[in-house]
Amino acid sequence: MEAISGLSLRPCPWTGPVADRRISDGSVSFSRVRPVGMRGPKGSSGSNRSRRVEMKISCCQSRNNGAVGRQNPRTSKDEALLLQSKANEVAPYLNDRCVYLVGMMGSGKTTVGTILAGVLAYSFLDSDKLVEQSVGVSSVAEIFKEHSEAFFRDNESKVLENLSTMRRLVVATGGGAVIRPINWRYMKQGLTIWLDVPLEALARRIAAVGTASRPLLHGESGDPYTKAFMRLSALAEQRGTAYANADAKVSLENIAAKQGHTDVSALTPTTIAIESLEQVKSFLIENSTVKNSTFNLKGL
Ligand SMILES: Nc1ncnc2c1ncn2[C@@H]1O[C@H](COP(=O)(O)OP(=O)(O)OP(=O)(O)O)[C@@H](O)[C@H]1O
Ligand SMILES: O=C(O)C1=C[C@@H](O)[C@@H](O)[C@H](O)C1
Repeated sequence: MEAISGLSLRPCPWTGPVADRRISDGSVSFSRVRPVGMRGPKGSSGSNRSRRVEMKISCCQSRNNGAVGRQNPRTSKDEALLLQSKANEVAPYLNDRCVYLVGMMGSGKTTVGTILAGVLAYSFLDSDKLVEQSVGVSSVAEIFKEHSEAFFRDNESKVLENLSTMRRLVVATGGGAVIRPINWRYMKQGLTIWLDVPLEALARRIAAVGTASRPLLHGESGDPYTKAFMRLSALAEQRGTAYANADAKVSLENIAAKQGHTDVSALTPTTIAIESLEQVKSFLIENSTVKNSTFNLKGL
């Protein structure tokens, strides 16, 4: 797994924003003091030495409170406890950095991301939804139709740039966010996890819910499974190894093999969340050995 830039495991003082105010409409207001030299909003003079910047985004504050088991009836109490204990192990070393989930459409970024946010006591955000909000259009499909894919991608990059200064967020990114190198620069301010799901499983999941909300898969004739499978295969080919830039790779095929399953559909989202934390832990250990040999790893 190639790591574009390493993360320091040394506890680092955070200067970014905190989700500091819940607002009644379900959104959260973030604020931070922008240090000198950071680019301000368009039209601002930038002359103050520091200035309070506010960004209001909708999010789902995920506190666990036993919600893991309730979210998924297939989650056993033992699995839920293991998940929480893995999160407790990893949390101090994440040091409030954001977690970005990358992967193809339907790979489970939202499902797994919500669980991770719950056990890490982070807030969950979906970058597609943030793009919709910032453009003022109700769906990604509409943005593609009314504007263009390039317009969507530009706004996606702006959203990721804004998120890159924040903390304590789990972000489900858009499936195509990985294709722009600049987005990696933003996401690498946090920890990135690739959910690697076989195309057949993705096509099955997507066929079950339809392709209407996924403009890059919509519009071809044929049965929903074949249509989704063909388009996903073409996108995967185009994207090549872009997803492999993530710090941690979570391969559903590997988890299934380890657990003696022949089909990844036997894996619960909680199992996948546990493996995600395991892979994050491995990344943090490996990275700290290479980059920071003096760091105390006893807690991991
Ligand atoms: N482990 C799993 N097993 C079976 N179905 C799953 C699993 N994880 C997610 N799903 C289902 O797959 C579909 C896609 O999941 P989800 O929305 O979490 O993916 P996503 O990566 O966020 O997708 P997109 O990028 O298109 O928004 C949903 O219907 C979800 O219920
Ligand atoms: O894989 C992709 O390119 C996309 C995935 C979705 O999450 C949306 O971001 C959009 O439909 C494009």
